[in-house]
Amino acid sequence: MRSFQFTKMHGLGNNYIYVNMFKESLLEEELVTIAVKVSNIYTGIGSDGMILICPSDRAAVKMRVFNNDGSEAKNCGNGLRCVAKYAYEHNLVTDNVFTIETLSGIVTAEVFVENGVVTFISVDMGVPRFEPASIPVNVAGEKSDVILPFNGRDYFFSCVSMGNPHAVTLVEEIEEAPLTILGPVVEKHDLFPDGVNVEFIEIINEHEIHFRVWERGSGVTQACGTGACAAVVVATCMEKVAKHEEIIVHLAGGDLMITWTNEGNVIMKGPAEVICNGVFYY
Ligand SMILES: N[C@@H](CCC[C@H](N)C(=O)O)C(=O)O
Repeated sequence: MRSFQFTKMHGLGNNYIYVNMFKESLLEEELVTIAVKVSNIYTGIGSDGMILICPSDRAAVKMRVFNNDGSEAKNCGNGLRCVAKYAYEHNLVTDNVFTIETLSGIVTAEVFVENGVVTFISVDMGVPRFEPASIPVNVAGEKSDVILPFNGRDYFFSCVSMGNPHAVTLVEEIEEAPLTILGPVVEKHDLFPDGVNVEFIEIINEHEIHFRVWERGSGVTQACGTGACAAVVVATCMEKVAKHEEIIVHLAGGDLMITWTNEGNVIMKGPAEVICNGVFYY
Protein backbone atom coordinates (compact mmCIF):
# COMPACT_ATOMS: atom_id res chain seq x y z
CA MET A 1 0.00 0.00 0.00
CA ARG A 2 1.26 3.50 -0.88
CA SER A 3 0.67 6.73 0.99
CA PHE A 4 1.29 10.50 0.94
CA GLN A 5 1.04 13.34 3.41
CA PHE A 6 -1.72 15.88 2.93
CA THR A 7 -3.09 19.07 4.43
CA LYS A 8 -6.82 19.72 4.22
CA MET A 9 -7.54 23.44 3.88
CA HIS A 10 -10.52 25.61 3.07
CA GLY A 11 -11.29 29.07 1.78
CA LEU A 12 -14.76 29.99 3.10
CA GLY A 13 -15.73 26.32 3.21
CA ASN A 14 -14.47 25.49 -0.30
CA ASN A 15 -12.23 22.64 0.84
CA TYR A 16 -9.47 20.72 -0.93
CA ILE A 17 -6.83 18.15 -0.09
CA TYR A 18 -3.48 19.88 -0.61
CA VAL A 19 -0.38 17.86 -1.51
CA ASN A 20 3.10 19.36 -1.28
CA MET A 21 4.76 18.11 -4.47
CA PHE A 22 8.09 19.57 -3.32
CA LYS A 23 8.13 16.50 -1.03
CA GLU A 24 5.66 13.97 -2.43
CA SER A 25 5.82 12.25 -5.82
CA LEU A 26 2.42 11.16 -7.13
CA LEU A 27 2.37 9.53 -10.56
CA GLU A 28 0.90 11.74 -13.29
CA GLU A 29 -1.24 8.88 -14.65
CA GLU A 30 -2.78 8.30 -11.18
CA LEU A 31 -3.72 11.90 -10.34
CA VAL A 32 -7.33 11.68 -11.58
CA THR A 33 -7.97 8.46 -9.62
CA ILE A 34 -6.31 9.86 -6.50
CA ALA A 35 -8.34 13.09 -6.70
CA VAL A 36 -11.60 11.10 -6.88
CA LYS A 37 -10.48 8.82 -4.03
CA VAL A 38 -9.41 11.53 -1.57
CA SER A 39 -12.59 13.54 -2.26
CA ASN A 40 -14.97 10.68 -1.45
CA ILE A 41 -16.79 11.48 1.79
CA TYR A 42 -17.36 7.79 2.65
CA THR A 43 -14.12 6.05 1.69
CA GLY A 44 -11.72 8.98 1.34
CA ILE A 45 -11.09 12.19 3.29
CA GLY A 46 -14.01 14.09 1.79
CA SER A 47 -13.44 17.32 -0.16
CA ASP A 48 -14.36 19.45 -3.16
CA GLY A 49 -11.23 18.09 -4.85
CA MET A 50 -7.44 17.94 -4.67
CA ILE A 51 -4.83 20.66 -5.19
CA LEU A 52 -1.16 20.04 -5.86
CA ILE A 53 1.46 22.60 -4.77
CA CYS A 54 4.29 22.03 -7.22
CA PRO A 55 7.71 23.49 -8.04
CA SER A 56 7.65 25.96 -10.94
CA ASP A 57 10.36 27.31 -13.20
CA ARG A 58 8.20 30.38 -14.01
CA ALA A 59 6.91 31.39 -10.57
CA ALA A 60 7.55 30.75 -6.86
CA VAL A 61 5.15 27.78 -6.86
CA LYS A 62 2.66 26.15 -9.22
CA MET A 63 -0.94 25.16 -8.40
CA ARG A 64 -2.77 22.26 -10.09
CA VAL A 65 -6.48 21.83 -9.31
CA PHE A 66 -8.60 18.69 -9.59
CA ASN A 67 -12.35 18.77 -9.00
CA ASN A 68 -13.92 15.93 -7.01
CA ASP A 69 -14.96 14.17 -10.26
CA GLY A 70 -11.25 14.05 -11.24
CA SER A 71 -11.45 16.74 -13.95
CA GLU A 72 -8.53 19.19 -13.95
CA ALA A 73 -9.38 22.91 -13.83
CA LYS A 74 -7.16 25.77 -14.96
CA ASN A 75 -7.82 28.06 -12.01
CA CYS A 76 -9.25 28.23 -8.48
CA GLY A 77 -9.56 31.42 -6.44
CA ASN A 78 -10.01 29.82 -3.02
CA GLY A 79 -7.25 27.38 -3.91
CA LEU A 80 -4.87 30.25 -4.71
CA ARG A 81 -5.40 31.80 -1.27
CA CYS A 82 -4.81 28.44 0.44
CA VAL A 83 -1.70 27.74 -1.69
CA ALA A 84 -0.36 31.20 -0.80
CA LYS A 85 -0.90 30.52 2.93
CA TYR A 86 0.68 27.06 2.70
CA ALA A 87 3.67 28.30 0.66
CA TYR A 88 4.42 31.09 3.14
CA GLU A 89 3.92 29.04 6.32
CA HIS A 90 6.03 26.13 4.96
CA ASN A 91 8.87 28.42 3.83
CA LEU A 92 8.43 27.62 0.13
CA VAL A 93 8.62 31.43 -0.24
CA THR A 94 10.21 34.10 1.94
CA ASP A 95 8.58 37.31 0.68
CA ASN A 96 5.02 38.41 1.51
CA VAL A 97 4.39 39.04 -2.18
CA PHE A 98 5.08 36.22 -4.64
CA THR A 99 3.87 34.62 -7.85
CA ILE A 100 1.84 31.44 -8.37
CA GLU A 101 1.69 29.63 -11.71
CA THR A 102 -1.68 28.18 -12.76
CA LEU A 103 -2.67 26.40 -15.96
CA SER A 104 -4.23 29.69 -17.08
CA GLY A 105 -1.23 31.92 -16.33
CA ILE A 106 0.76 33.49 -13.50
CA VAL A 107 -0.89 35.47 -10.70
CA THR A 108 0.55 37.51 -7.84
CA ALA A 109 -0.45 36.87 -4.22
CA GLU A 110 0.16 38.94 -1.11
CA VAL A 111 -0.10 37.38 2.35
CA PHE A 112 -0.92 39.27 5.55
CA VAL A 113 0.73 37.66 8.58
CA GLU A 114 0.07 37.78 12.33
CA ASN A 115 2.55 36.00 14.62
CA GLY A 116 3.84 33.89 11.72
CA VAL A 117 0.33 32.82 10.67
CA VAL A 118 -1.21 33.97 7.37
CA THR A 119 -4.66 35.34 8.20
CA PHE A 120 -5.66 37.10 4.99
CA ILE A 121 -4.60 36.91 1.35
CA SER A 122 -4.97 39.22 -1.63
CA VAL A 123 -4.60 37.80 -5.13
CA ASP A 124 -4.40 39.71 -8.40
CA MET A 125 -6.57 37.37 -10.48
CA GLY A 126 -5.73 39.04 -13.81
CA VAL A 127 -8.03 40.29 -16.53
CA PRO A 128 -11.45 38.72 -17.27
CA ARG A 129 -12.03 37.48 -20.83
CA PHE A 130 -15.35 37.80 -22.64
CA GLU A 131 -14.72 36.44 -26.16
CA PRO A 132 -16.81 33.27 -26.75
CA ALA A 133 -13.75 31.23 -27.81
CA SER A 134 -11.83 32.05 -24.62
CA ILE A 135 -14.58 30.74 -22.31
CA PRO A 136 -15.43 28.63 -24.43
CA VAL A 137 -19.13 29.03 -25.32
CA ASN A 138 -20.63 28.07 -28.67
CA VAL A 139 -22.35 31.31 -29.69
CA ALA A 140 -21.99 33.24 -32.94
CA GLY A 141 -20.65 36.80 -32.80
CA GLU A 142 -18.63 38.58 -30.14
CA LYS A 143 -21.03 38.53 -27.18
CA SER A 144 -20.87 35.66 -24.71
CA ASP A 145 -24.44 35.93 -23.45
CA VAL A 146 -26.86 33.02 -23.66
CA ILE A 147 -30.56 32.64 -22.90
CA LEU A 148 -31.62 29.24 -21.59
CA PRO A 149 -35.31 28.44 -21.22
CA PHE A 150 -36.02 26.41 -18.07
CA ASN A 151 -39.27 25.58 -16.26
CA GLY A 152 -41.29 28.12 -18.24
CA ARG A 153 -38.81 30.93 -17.69
CA ASP A 154 -35.87 32.33 -19.68
CA TYR A 155 -32.59 32.55 -17.78
CA PHE A 156 -30.10 35.07 -19.16
CA PHE A 157 -26.50 33.99 -18.51
CA SER A 158 -23.50 36.30 -18.98
CA CYS A 159 -20.38 34.26 -19.59
CA VAL A 160 -16.85 35.22 -18.60
CA SER A 161 -13.50 33.50 -18.18
CA MET A 162 -11.39 34.07 -15.07
CA GLY A 163 -8.93 31.49 -16.41
CA ASN A 164 -11.80 29.02 -16.03
CA PRO A 165 -15.35 29.32 -17.44
CA HIS A 166 -18.28 30.97 -15.65
CA ALA A 167 -21.95 31.57 -16.52
CA VAL A 168 -23.58 34.15 -14.22
CA THR A 169 -27.28 34.90 -13.90
CA LEU A 170 -29.14 37.50 -11.85
CA VAL A 171 -32.00 36.38 -9.58
CA GLU A 172 -34.46 38.35 -7.43
CA GLU A 173 -34.15 36.11 -4.33
CA ILE A 174 -30.94 34.12 -3.79
CA GLU A 175 -32.73 31.55 -1.59
CA GLU A 176 -35.13 30.82 -4.47
CA ALA A 177 -32.35 30.25 -7.06
CA PRO A 178 -32.72 26.82 -8.74
CA LEU A 179 -29.12 25.97 -7.85
CA THR A 180 -29.31 22.18 -7.74
CA ILE A 181 -31.81 21.84 -10.60
CA LEU A 182 -30.58 24.34 -13.20
CA GLY A 183 -26.89 24.25 -12.10
CA PRO A 184 -26.13 20.75 -13.41
CA VAL A 185 -28.13 21.35 -16.62
CA VAL A 186 -26.16 24.49 -17.51
CA GLU A 187 -22.84 22.95 -16.40
CA LYS A 188 -23.16 20.23 -19.04
CA HIS A 189 -25.14 22.16 -21.69
CA ASP A 190 -23.99 21.67 -25.32
CA LEU A 191 -23.27 25.41 -25.52
CA PHE A 192 -20.29 24.87 -23.20
CA PRO A 193 -17.90 22.34 -24.79
CA ASP A 194 -15.66 22.30 -21.67
CA GLY A 195 -18.55 22.59 -19.19
CA VAL A 196 -19.05 25.70 -17.05
CA ASN A 197 -19.27 26.89 -13.43
CA VAL A 198 -22.76 28.27 -12.81
CA GLU A 199 -23.37 31.30 -10.55
CA PHE A 200 -26.60 32.84 -9.28
CA ILE A 201 -26.35 36.36 -7.86
CA GLU A 202 -28.73 38.74 -6.12
CA ILE A 203 -27.81 42.42 -5.98
CA ILE A 204 -28.22 43.85 -2.45
CA ASN A 205 -26.88 47.34 -3.13
CA GLU A 206 -24.11 48.86 -5.23
CA HIS A 207 -21.41 47.43 -2.91
CA GLU A 208 -22.84 44.02 -1.94
CA ILE A 209 -24.15 40.93 -3.67
CA HIS A 210 -25.42 37.52 -2.60
CA PHE A 211 -23.87 34.58 -4.44
CA ARG A 212 -24.49 30.83 -4.82
CA VAL A 213 -22.54 28.46 -7.04
CA TRP A 214 -22.84 25.13 -8.80
CA GLU A 215 -19.24 24.26 -9.64
CA ARG A 216 -18.20 22.34 -12.72
CA GLY A 217 -16.91 18.95 -11.59
CA SER A 218 -17.81 19.43 -7.91
CA GLY A 219 -21.49 20.51 -7.68
CA VAL A 220 -22.66 22.84 -4.91
CA THR A 221 -19.76 24.28 -2.92
CA GLN A 222 -19.69 26.81 -0.09
CA ALA A 223 -17.66 29.30 -2.12
CA CYS A 224 -15.93 29.86 -5.45
CA GLY A 225 -13.26 32.55 -5.70
CA THR A 226 -13.07 32.75 -9.48
CA GLY A 227 -16.90 32.66 -9.51
CA ALA A 228 -17.07 35.63 -7.12
CA CYS A 229 -14.70 37.55 -9.43
CA ALA A 230 -16.86 36.65 -12.45
CA ALA A 231 -19.99 37.72 -10.56
CA VAL A 232 -18.57 41.18 -9.79
CA VAL A 233 -17.39 41.61 -13.39
CA VAL A 234 -20.87 40.71 -14.72
CA ALA A 235 -22.67 42.89 -12.14
CA THR A 236 -20.36 45.79 -13.08
CA CYS A 237 -21.02 45.34 -16.82
CA MET A 238 -24.77 45.43 -16.02
CA GLU A 239 -24.18 48.65 -14.01
CA LYS A 240 -25.63 47.00 -10.89
CA VAL A 241 -22.60 47.67 -8.65
CA ALA A 242 -20.13 50.55 -8.27
CA LYS A 243 -17.37 50.59 -10.88
CA HIS A 244 -13.76 50.07 -9.69
CA GLU A 245 -14.79 49.90 -6.03
CA GLU A 246 -14.54 47.03 -3.56
CA ILE A 247 -17.64 44.82 -3.68
CA ILE A 248 -18.49 42.43 -0.84
CA VAL A 249 -19.65 39.07 -2.16
CA HIS A 250 -21.67 37.08 0.39
CA LEU A 251 -21.11 33.39 -0.34
CA ALA A 252 -22.59 30.44 1.57
CA GLY A 253 -19.29 30.05 3.47
CA GLY A 254 -18.56 33.75 4.15
CA ASP A 255 -17.47 36.95 2.43
CA LEU A 256 -14.94 37.80 -0.27
CA MET A 257 -13.88 41.33 -1.20
CA ILE A 258 -13.56 41.79 -4.95
CA THR A 259 -12.38 44.86 -6.89
CA TRP A 260 -12.37 45.13 -10.69
CA THR A 261 -9.75 47.84 -10.97
CA ASN A 262 -9.48 50.73 -13.39
CA GLU A 263 -6.51 48.89 -14.97
CA GLY A 264 -8.75 45.91 -15.77
CA ASN A 265 -7.41 43.39 -13.22
CA VAL A 266 -9.63 41.72 -10.66
CA ILE A 267 -8.34 41.69 -7.07
CA MET A 268 -9.72 39.05 -4.70
CA LYS A 269 -9.23 39.35 -0.91
CA GLY A 270 -10.22 36.83 1.72
CA PRO A 271 -9.14 34.23 4.29
CA ALA A 272 -7.75 30.70 4.12
CA GLU A 273 -7.70 28.10 6.91
CA VAL A 274 -5.96 24.82 7.72
CA ILE A 275 -8.38 22.03 8.79
CA CYS A 276 -5.99 19.14 9.46
CA ASN A 277 -2.87 17.28 8.36
CA GLY A 278 -2.66 13.56 7.76
CA VAL A 279 -1.48 10.58 5.75
CA PHE A 280 -3.64 9.14 2.96
CA TYR A 281 -3.30 5.45 2.08
CA TYR A 282 -4.20 4.20 -1.41
N1 LIG B 1 -13.61 26.53 -6.32
C1 LIG B 1 -12.78 27.15 -7.26
C2 LIG B 1 -12.89 26.77 -8.69
C3 LIG B 1 -12.48 25.29 -8.90
C4 LIG B 1 -12.47 24.84 -10.33
C5 LIG B 1 -13.83 24.87 -11.00
N2 LIG B 1 -14.76 23.96 -10.43
C6 LIG B 1 -13.65 24.58 -12.51
O1 LIG B 1 -13.82 23.44 -12.93
O2 LIG B 1 -13.33 25.52 -13.24
C7 LIG B 1 -12.60 28.64 -7.00
O3 LIG B 1 -12.56 29.01 -5.82
O4 LIG B 1 -12.38 29.43 -7.93
